[in-house]
Amino acid sequence: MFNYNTKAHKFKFQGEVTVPGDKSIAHLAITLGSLASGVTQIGNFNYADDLAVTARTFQQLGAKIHTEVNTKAMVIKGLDHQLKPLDKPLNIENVGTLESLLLGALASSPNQYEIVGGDYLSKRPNDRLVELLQAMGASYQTLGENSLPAKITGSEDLKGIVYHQDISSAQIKSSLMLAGIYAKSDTTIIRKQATRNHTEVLLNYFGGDVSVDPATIVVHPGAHLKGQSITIPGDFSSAALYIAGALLSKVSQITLPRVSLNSTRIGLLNVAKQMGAHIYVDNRSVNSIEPYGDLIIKYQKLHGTKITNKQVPFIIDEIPLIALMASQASGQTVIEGIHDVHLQLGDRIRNMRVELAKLGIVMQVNDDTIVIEGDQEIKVKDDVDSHNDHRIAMMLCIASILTDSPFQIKNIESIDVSYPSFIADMNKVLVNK
Ligand SMILES: O=C(O)C1=C[C@@H](OP(=O)(O)O)[C@@H](O)[C@H](O)C1
Ligand SMILES: C=C(OP(=O)(O)O)C(=O)O
Repeated sequence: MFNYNTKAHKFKFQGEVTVPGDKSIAHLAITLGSLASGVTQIGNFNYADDLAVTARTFQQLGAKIHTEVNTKAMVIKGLDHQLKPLDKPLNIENVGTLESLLLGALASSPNQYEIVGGDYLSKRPNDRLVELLQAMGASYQTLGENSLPAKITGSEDLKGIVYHQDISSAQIKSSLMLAGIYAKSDTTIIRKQATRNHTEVLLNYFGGDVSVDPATIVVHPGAHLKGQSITIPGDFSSAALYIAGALLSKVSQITLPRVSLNSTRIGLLNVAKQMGAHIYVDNRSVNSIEPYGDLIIKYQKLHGTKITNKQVPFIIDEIPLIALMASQASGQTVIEGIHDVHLQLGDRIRNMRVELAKLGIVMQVNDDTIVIEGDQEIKVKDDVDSHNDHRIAMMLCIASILTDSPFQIKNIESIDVSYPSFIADMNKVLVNK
């Protein structure tokens, strides 16, 4: 439970906050470091719950993983693709990205693995990914209904496929790319839309052979992955909380040092600019392989905007925050092309709509579009629930700053999935006006 009992709208965001390292890059760095030969060192690693599950999973598969005492970097002694046979199931809890990466990584191992998940992954459909991995030659036996638990037996003779993306999912793409490293022929992904590109970038950094152009991604097999050093930039999805908070709380000004500026992740910055925000970027640099910089955000009354389907993959985890921003802007905001987001986390769009309605914020949602009128006053009608979705939990924390009426957020602990110190960090930069 979480609630501010004070006059909430008396707060503004002020000062500087360093957000944890990027979760998406960290999942990949553990996966590639475990599959590679030699040692991988991951600096600015975010020891959040989801990443602990990914590290544990690859340890169970034989990777040697420890934390460097002084630097807190994660150090992995890789397996050179020799995954250990297991007689017990791998429990990946509710880590969606891990499910996709793991299925891809296991597709080329001749061992049989059983994978079990938590409530959400025992319902999340994975049939599309499974069909594609089966077409490459892996065999898959579902023990659930198009979802976990399942058994996968990979093949040392995987063949590459040509996948015309029907779902704009970075996870499906990444999974096929991991399988493709060890296939006997090229794996080609013909894009529906661009999605986050960390896998393309990191796979080449670890010695993979991936060619990328605007229309296609091709993984050429046969590469020998080698351990690397990487320093992970701040997670833009965590930074987005403060960006939204500062843009919505009068007289705020906040600095966010060393945040990822990967163009396939920072869609919320572009949306905020479309809505009238001025965002300043300082100290641009490149950390190992990913761009980063300091973001400076000042309060600005926003106006509504139209967000197109091409933008959606770049705001995929920020839609709840953008909905909150839109409800406080002047005029109408329309977000198009959200169909694929309904597949996430037991329907994140539905859950955010239901919970924001308890705060008096309404929106029209259909299969592919969200319409949100602006200048909606927050009127607390009931306590809210995160539905165990960390992004919804943290968006509701930001909403609580914008009203005088206290409310409780049930299942607030879900924030530990990506940002365990969020409430402590936020309290440091929330000051009286
Ligand atoms: O590749 C990744 O690390 C992720 C891809 C996205 O999922 P989808 O591929 O399902 O859109 C995103 O929502 C998730 O938080 C992380
Ligand atoms: C959807 C998310 O991740 P995952 O798919 O790994 O649960 C997220 O972090 O918002």
